[in-house]
Amino acid sequence: MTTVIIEGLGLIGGSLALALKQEVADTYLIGLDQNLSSLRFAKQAGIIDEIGTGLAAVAPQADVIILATPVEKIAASLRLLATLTLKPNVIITDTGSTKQVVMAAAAPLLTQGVTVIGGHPMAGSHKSGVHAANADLFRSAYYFLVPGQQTAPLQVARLQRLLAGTNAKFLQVEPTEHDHIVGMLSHVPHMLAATLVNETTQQFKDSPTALRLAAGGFRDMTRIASSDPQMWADILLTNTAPIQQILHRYIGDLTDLEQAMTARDQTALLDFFNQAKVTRDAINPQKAGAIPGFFDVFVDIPDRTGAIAEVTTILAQAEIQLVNIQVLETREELNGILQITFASEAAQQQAQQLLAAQQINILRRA
Ligand SMILES: NC(=O)C1=CN([C@@H]2O[C@H](COP(=O)(O)OP(=O)(O)OC[C@H]3O[C@@H](n4cnc5c(N)ncnc54)[C@H](O)[C@@H]3O)[C@@H](O)[C@H]2O)C=CC1
Ligand SMILES: O=C(O)C(=O)Cc1ccc(O)cc1
Repeated sequence: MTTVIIEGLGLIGGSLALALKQEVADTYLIGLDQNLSSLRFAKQAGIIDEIGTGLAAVAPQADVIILATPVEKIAASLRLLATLTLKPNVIITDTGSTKQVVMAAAAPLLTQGVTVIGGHPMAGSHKSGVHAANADLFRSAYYFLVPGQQTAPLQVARLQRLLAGTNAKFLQVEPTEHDHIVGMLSHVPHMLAATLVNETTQQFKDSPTALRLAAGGFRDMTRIASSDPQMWADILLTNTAPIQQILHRYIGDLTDLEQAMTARDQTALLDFFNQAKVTRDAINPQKAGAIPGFFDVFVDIPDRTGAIAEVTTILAQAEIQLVNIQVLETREELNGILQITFASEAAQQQAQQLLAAQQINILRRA
């Protein structure tokens, strides 16, 4: 029997719990969370076996401790764990989006010889809470592991075996490198998305037309602004220096762009957008990105009853599983676009062939 404690039964903690149970049959899972209704739901749904009374009370019986709360709380729990008597072979890991602060808080435990391996699954969503948990959330996603300096490779391998049910791709990095990479690819983009939304709030109030138009590309660019505010406040407060560095470069780039425009400098403007286009076009959308490679098919949907059902029925009859389905309201008065996401390239291609054979119009999109 492996006793696993998960503190923070939200989207990530809940999804890990489900993935762990799937892989290791004799896992006994104890859940901790400040939100009692999440704990009750998790217990009722069989995501956890027991509701814990508190970290200090249950930690001594754990073989594995997973901290999946916002980052500041992860750091506080690591400091608390250093004051307790734990099982000699315990593995402590976390899921926090920043790693320097987490590993600094782990230092007293590491000094005691306790195994602490920082973790960060690069998959998730703008949704939060245990209700959004999904055993398959981490499939094919990169999963950063950040061992302590003295941590034996054997222990890292042990953690990877425990987490095998995530079907993630593990990648070892140093805390500083980690925080710079995610600052660039996740944290600053998130700040920009939230700023875009805040900047347009008043416009939406004043103009219903603006709000209607926002249903298209703007909505896609700003999806992540719906994420949990506490989680993002903690991320910025624990990755401040790397984010500041990156942000200053952005501000410089935008200032240059504005100056080129004001100076009517066609060449500079063309250079700027050309450079962006060449780089963006070279990214394979199904391989790159923080989020696992999703395989989309875009279908033209005529504006008549039953049009979407026709498409989904064809896929259901062929038993092709969908990861997600949504209507993109990008073109008012015209046909809608149905975006169907599959978990694999094989499913995507099979769906494409089946739909094309039924005269359904498949759109090409980069
Ligand atoms: N949402 C995402 O896409 C990803 C998030 N992460 C990281 O994983 C961690 C968890 O994120 P999510 O699951 O998305 O958040 P969430 O908001 O879905 O879940 C967090 C859970 O922690 C609990 N919690 C918060 N403060 C607490 C406290 N002081 N004591 C006890 N429980 C507390 C909340 O009640 C909630 O159930 C965060 O550190 C986040 O940075 C990592 C990868 C992806
Ligand atoms: O939903 C998205 O696009 C995300 O970017 C999710 C996400 C949020 C925070 C992380 O540390 C890692 C992934």
